[in-house]
Amino acid sequence: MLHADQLHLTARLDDISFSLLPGQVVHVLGPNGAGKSSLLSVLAGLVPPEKGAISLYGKNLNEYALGELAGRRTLMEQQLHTAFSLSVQESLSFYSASPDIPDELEAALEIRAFLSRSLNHLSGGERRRVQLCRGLMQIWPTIMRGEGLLLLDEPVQGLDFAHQHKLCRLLGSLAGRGNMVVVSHHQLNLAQMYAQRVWLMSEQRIVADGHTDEVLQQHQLEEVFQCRVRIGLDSEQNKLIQTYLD
Ligand SMILES: Nc1ncnc2c1ncn2[C@@H]1O[C@H](COP(=O)(O)OP(=O)(O)OP(=O)(O)O)[C@@H](O)[C@H]1O
Repeated sequence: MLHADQLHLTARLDDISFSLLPGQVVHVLGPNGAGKSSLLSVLAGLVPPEKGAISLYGKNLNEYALGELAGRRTLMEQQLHTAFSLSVQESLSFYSASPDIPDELEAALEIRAFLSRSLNHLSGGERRRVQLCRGLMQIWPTIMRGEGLLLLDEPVQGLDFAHQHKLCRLLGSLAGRGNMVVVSHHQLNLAQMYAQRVWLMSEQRIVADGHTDEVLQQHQLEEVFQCRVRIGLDSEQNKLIQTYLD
C-alpha cells in the first residue's frame, strides 16, 4: 500500500493526500505544468516533500535505504537519456541482475530484435520501449511477488498505437498480480479504456480522484484542460472522448 498525506512541495505540489491499494492502476491526467512529473518524483522518493509524509507498505519512504527502494519501486522518467553509446543489451544489464528479458515483457515491448544495436541508432518509440523494459526489469523479482510500485511518466509518448495498447494491457496484467501502477499521460481515451482510477491534476493539486467514469466527465475535463470535450459512444457502445477548440 502507498499512502501519501498532505504533501506540499514548494510551489510545485499542494496539499495532496491519497492511499493507493495493491493491484490498482491509476492514470494521472492534467495539462502541461499541472504537477504530474513532480508528483511521480516525490512518490519515487527522489524529491522529498517539504511537508507531509509518504509511506510505502507501512514504512516511511525516507526510511528506505536507496538500494532497498531501487528494488521496490521503479520510475520511468519522461526524458529519454541516451548520453552513452551503449547497446540495448548493455543498457539492460546496468539495471537488472538477469540478462534475459522476461517473456511477458518481450510480448508487450518487442525489443529482443534490436538487443545488439546501439541505443543511439534506435527510433524514438524503440528507445521508449527499451526504457520501459529496463525500468520494469530493475524490479522484476518484486513485480513477480506482486509487491512493486510502478511509476511511469508519459510512457506512451512516441509509441505507435499497437504498442500503446500492449503496454496498457501489460500494466493491467502486472497490477493483477498485486503491483501498484501510477501512469501519467495525455491520452483521454487510453485512460477511459484502461484506468481503474484517475487522478486529474491542475495547478499542482489533484482536483479529482476517483473511478474513471466519475472523473472523466465533460464539465470537469473542460474546466481543467480549457478545451471543449465531447463524450460519445462508438459503434460498439464504448465511450469515446473527443477534444476540440471552438
Ligand atoms: N526542477 C524544477 N524546478 C522548479 N520547478 C519545476 C521543476 N520542474 C518542473 N517545475 C515546475 O513545476 C510545475 C509542475 O511541473 P511538472 O513537470 O510536474 O508538470 P507536468 O504535469 O508533468 O507537465 P507536462 O504535462 O508538461 O509534463 C511547472 O510549473 C514546472 O514549470
